[in-house]
Amino acid sequence: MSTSAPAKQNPKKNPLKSQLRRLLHSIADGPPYCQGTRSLPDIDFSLFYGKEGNTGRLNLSSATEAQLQHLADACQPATFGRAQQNVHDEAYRKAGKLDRTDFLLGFDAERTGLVDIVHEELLIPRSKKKEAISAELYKLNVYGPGSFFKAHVDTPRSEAQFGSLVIVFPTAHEGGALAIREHRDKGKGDKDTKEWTFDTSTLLAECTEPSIAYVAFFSDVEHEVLPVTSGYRVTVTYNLCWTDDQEPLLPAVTTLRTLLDDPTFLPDGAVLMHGLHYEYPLKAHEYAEDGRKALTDLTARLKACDAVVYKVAQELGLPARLGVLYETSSQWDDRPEPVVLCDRVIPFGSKSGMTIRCYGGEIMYTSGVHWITHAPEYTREKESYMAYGNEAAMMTTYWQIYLRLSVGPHGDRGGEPRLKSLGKKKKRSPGVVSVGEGQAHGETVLS
Ligand SMILES: O=C(O)CCC(=O)C(=O)O
Ligand SMILES: [Fe+2]
Repeated sequence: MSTSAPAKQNPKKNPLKSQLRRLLHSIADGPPYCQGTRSLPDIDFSLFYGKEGNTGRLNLSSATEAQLQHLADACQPATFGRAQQNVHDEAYRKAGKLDRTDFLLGFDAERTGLVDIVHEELLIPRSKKKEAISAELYKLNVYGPGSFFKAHVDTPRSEAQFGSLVIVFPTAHEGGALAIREHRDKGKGDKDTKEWTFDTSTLLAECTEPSIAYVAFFSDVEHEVLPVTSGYRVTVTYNLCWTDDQEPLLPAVTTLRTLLDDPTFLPDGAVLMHGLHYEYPLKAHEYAEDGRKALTDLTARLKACDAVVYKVAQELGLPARLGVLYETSSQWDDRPEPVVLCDRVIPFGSKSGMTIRCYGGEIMYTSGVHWITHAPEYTREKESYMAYGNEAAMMTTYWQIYLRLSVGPHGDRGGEPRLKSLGKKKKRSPGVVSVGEGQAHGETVLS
């Protein structure tokens, strides 16, 4: 065994970078799911099902193949949501379902303590409050041989819904693993895909006591049920919801609050930039005010961690604005700025500082800012857009949108940052500290 100590990092070397990394991790924390198995008393496996005239009863820990076949026959084909409609398409989803009104089950997610477990494993440290979530029984599904559900995200059935909980019963089956995938933007147009597999047939086969397997995940995370190769995979799904209007206490609030209280963290204040993690389609606007409104309206539609950063800023009283990052085609002004943040969406082709100003665009400089997420990637005029000729300006497309947070000096964090060092070092533009999965482009020019 090696006895050599690991090389010591000098924490003083770049404390700002590690502070910002802490902030980034508190924004997008942990895997988007939790899973496990749990042994249960016999009564929890009792299932009564069916419609009048065709009912059945079985124990899901000891059901025979004939009983499971009867249950499968009592089901209706499972549908899924496509363009605001429930559709049945066996190329996409092949499974049977029973609505809540057509079955009674001994198992109850709240009573068994599973909701508390999900709360601990999936949400903490995202939320501190217990009793903050509830699990609402949604459906029973039977995946017989050859059944599957292709990659999808779950349609939220209310604003309060944030996740799904799937319980898999110990009926004999092979295949039917659940794959969960997260696609993260690495910056520069690259995506990084992480995949986790929840193989229930193997997990349940390893249990010595009658047990269920559970998995809970955020509704907007892509997931897929791989084909069942033999037997019957029986599940119940629950919608996981916030139970009250109280906002969950976000770890990013705590982390950023702690940093803001620390006099060594950006003592003169600074501008922090968060590249939005998700994509949002926006039209290019011919009229300046429309282009600006498109961005202010977007603040209400931000998703997941993007909404978290915006809410954190609001909660801590830090001015926060969305902007589109543009590459400037020529040098203009007295400042060499390769990219600028503009407070509105303007037509393609209008990317020099002059034309941005003609559209009434307010330009926010990017020298000396700190990038919380990946370093800048700017909205380019892509050749493919030109194919639309003079329609291009009307096109709806995805833009590189950034959230700009203004942090005042220590003691006045809601105020204006002191940008005194900017002038001195402006030639080193763009000065950035990048802690995302992207790359550091240089040094900070602030603090
Ligand atoms: O059965 C599973 O593991 C997942 C089911 C699912 O994704 C759904 O019902 O939306
Ligand atoms: Fe799903």
